[in-house]
Order: sequence, then C-alpha cells, then structure tokens
Amino acid sequence: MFVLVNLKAYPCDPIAVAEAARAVAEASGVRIAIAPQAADLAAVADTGVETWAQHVSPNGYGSHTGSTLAERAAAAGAEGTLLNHSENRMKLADIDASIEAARRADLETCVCGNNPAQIGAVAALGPDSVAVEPPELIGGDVSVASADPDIVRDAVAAAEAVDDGVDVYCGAGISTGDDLDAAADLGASGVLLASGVAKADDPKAALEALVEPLA
Ligand SMILES: O=C(CO)COP(=O)(O)O
Repeated sequence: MFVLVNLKAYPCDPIAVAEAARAVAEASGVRIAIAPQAADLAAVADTGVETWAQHVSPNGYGSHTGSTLAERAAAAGAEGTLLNHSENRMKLADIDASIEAARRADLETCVCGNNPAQIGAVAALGPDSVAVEPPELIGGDVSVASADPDIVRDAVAAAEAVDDGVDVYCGAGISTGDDLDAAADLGASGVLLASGVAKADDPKAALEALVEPLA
C-alpha cells in the first residue's frame, strides 16, 4: 500500500512531518510520500522523503503568472503530483493538460475524483493513479472505507473498466491501521490522508500506528 500524506495548507511543520515520514518509511518498508505546499517542495525533498506536489498547472514555460510549473516542481525534487483534488478542482481539459505537463517533467500523477463516475472519467485520461475522496468525509473522523465501502469498490471497478493499469487509491477520514487494512480489502492499492497526520500532536506516532499492520 502507498501512503500519500497531503499537508494541504495546514499549519504544521512540513520538515518535521517529512523527517518523521522518511524514518517511518525506512523502518517499515512502506512507501510513504509527503505532498507539502509548493513553496516547501525543495526543503521537504531535501529530507529524503518521497515528495509530491499538491497540484501542477496545465501550462508549460511561458507567460503564466501564478502557475505551478511541473518542470519546476520536478526540479525542486517532486516525484509526483496530485491533480484535481476536491479542494482544487480543475476543468477536464486542464486535467488532461496537467497530466501531459507532469509526464513531460517525469512526475507520477494521481488524479482525484469525488465518486466512481468521476474516477472512470479521469482514468480515461491515462494518469498513473486515481484517488476517490468523497468531499463530505474529508477532514472527518470516519474513514471512507467504513463509512462508504461501496464508493471504494465501485471506484476500483470504474477505473478497471476503463484502464486496468491505473492504480486506485482512496481517501477521507483515514487515520488508523485498520482504515488502511479496510481500504486494501476493498481493492485500493494506496491511501491519501491529511488531518490524521498533519493535525496530529505526534505525526511520527500517527504514521507508525497507520502502517503498523503492513510493517
Ligand atoms: O483530502 C484528503 C487527502 O487528500 C483527506 O483528508 P483527511 O485525511 O483530512 O480526511
């Protein structure tokens, strides 16, 4: 299972979380990546943890003020990028162009969707992975895998029907090892989570507890 920790714009210390994630990944053998704010990509990558951007823009080099260029995210040390997070939704054509931009920059892509229908649609664009995250469960205490297991099962089926080479992750409310186990049982090969680590008093302990069933 892949564990992707999205730090959003939470007021945590991205370097401390990154160092904790690197240590837990090394000790457990579980693949863990951190997606910090764009401004923190280089500092987070310098810790040695696998680093992802939260978003890259659909454009390439040029007159695009305020954009997050895939090439510069990669140069800062990012290895992958989220796209179309429900807190940063994109037009279909822009998702397509951002996947292309990420591919030019050698960034792995994970495109989010709110439900199985959206997952099928974005899987058709050929990303490396997709992630189903029901917005109403994001930031809550109940994991998507227990609150709405069918949405995960159906998202896995929707992606597989379009392209069985696309990995399917799930997210929202995931914070424990049991949540990770339940997600895997439903066919997900990874999880996205945020508040369970970024808002934890002890992010390292939170990550250790999360990956414990896999270690
Ligand atoms: O949006 C998410 C990850 O991208 C999930 O957030 P929570 O883990 O806080 O529910």
